[in-house]
Amino acid sequence: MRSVKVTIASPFSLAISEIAPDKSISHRCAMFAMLADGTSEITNFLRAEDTLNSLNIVKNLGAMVVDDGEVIRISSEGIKESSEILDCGNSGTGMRLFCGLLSSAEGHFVLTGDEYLRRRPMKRVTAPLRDIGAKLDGRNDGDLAPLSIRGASLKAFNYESKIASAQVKSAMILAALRADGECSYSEPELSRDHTERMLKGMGAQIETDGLITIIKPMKKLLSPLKIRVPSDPSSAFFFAVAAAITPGSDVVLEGVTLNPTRIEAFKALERMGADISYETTENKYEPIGNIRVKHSPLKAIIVEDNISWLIDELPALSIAFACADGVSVVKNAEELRVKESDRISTVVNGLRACGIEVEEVHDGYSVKGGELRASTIDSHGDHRIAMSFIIAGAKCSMHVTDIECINTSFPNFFEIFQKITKVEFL
Ligand SMILES: O=C(O)C1=C[C@@H](OP(=O)(O)O)[C@@H](O)[C@H](O)C1
Ligand SMILES: C=C(OP(=O)(O)O)C(=O)O
Repeated sequence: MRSVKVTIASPFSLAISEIAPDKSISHRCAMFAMLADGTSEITNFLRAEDTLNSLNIVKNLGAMVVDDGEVIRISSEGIKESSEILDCGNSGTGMRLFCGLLSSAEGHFVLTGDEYLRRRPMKRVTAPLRDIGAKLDGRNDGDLAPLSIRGASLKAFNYESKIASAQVKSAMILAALRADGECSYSEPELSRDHTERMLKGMGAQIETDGLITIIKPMKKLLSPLKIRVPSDPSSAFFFAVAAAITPGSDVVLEGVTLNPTRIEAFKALERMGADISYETTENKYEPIGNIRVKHSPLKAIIVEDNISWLIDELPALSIAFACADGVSVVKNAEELRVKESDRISTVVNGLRACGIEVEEVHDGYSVKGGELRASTIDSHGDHRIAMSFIIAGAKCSMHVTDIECINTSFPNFFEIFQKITKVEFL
């Protein structure tokens, strides 16, 4: 297991153009290309473990994938049964969206993942899919992978989801495209909407009315995607926090998606007092542009609304809480408990180990800003936990163990982080 020691950062000023491409959009590019009539062309696809696993699954399902190192071209003549077990690795997005895509495909499919993914709940997709006729199974009555899927005819549905989850919504939208009539899906708060935007861009008949999405089944194949994947705001956010907590620092994060369902963590950091500005440079499928973050003294905030818009960034935001004046509170965030690790415990235990006063409740935690002290933190195999505590190292020199997981979402993280401070691999 590799680990890393990080040294306290001096003030830095830089523009970063090489933030990892967006993970959510890259998964969708690979999968949605299978619904198109013609060749999809994807540039800046995220070449990280999670999304390369999805691309590999798409190949196993019969798609032609030609990668010239710059553009990935995907063409498909429909989903074909595979003799391979389809391995989603560490990715909840991969597994849940493939459940939706495969539940109407002809044949039998087996989805699995690594030890962490095999512990994460899948009933949130298998149950509503079963209700409309899908044949899915797994341990604990379809809750735990490996999952087996036998494609079936799907009935039209009106589904009211109790959780704001883009993975559940996307799985159901993919199923709806092959159902026997118009479907509707509603959620308690709007979750990220890349699936709706991208499929609509490809010609699917999808309408959004507030929290309700109406989907008409596909009458014909969709138009191929022509897309350059923007940078991932949840990866960019680590450097936003590094700048916000390091006096005198200034960072420009280039080419990031500015989709409002994805930049709520930047808005939270702004509420804390960081000096943040946004510049939109293009708009295809979604607004894309640059985010500039300058250090300013930080104060505590409460985070309780639109939690799904910043769920992936909460571990990194918690490092900013630890450096702020006052007690910050996170509520309504029990979804954190079913990510790659139980992120409420991993954040709380990690901050405590750094000498910060923290209180844990079932759906969140509070953090009293203070003096972070040098510590050794185990990532528990969770990429967001590893990168968050490495960023904390900019403030107090930190030793983080089990760092291989960073390759699931941000393989060039250290190349960039080394521009900010000294990093020593052990
Ligand atoms: O749809 C997606 O691409 C994602 C949705 C979110 O999960 P939930 O749908 O479980 O909220 C997020 O945490 C994950 O990193 C990516
Ligand atoms: C939760 C995450 O991803 P997934 O659910 O796809 O594993 C994440 O990247 O923080």
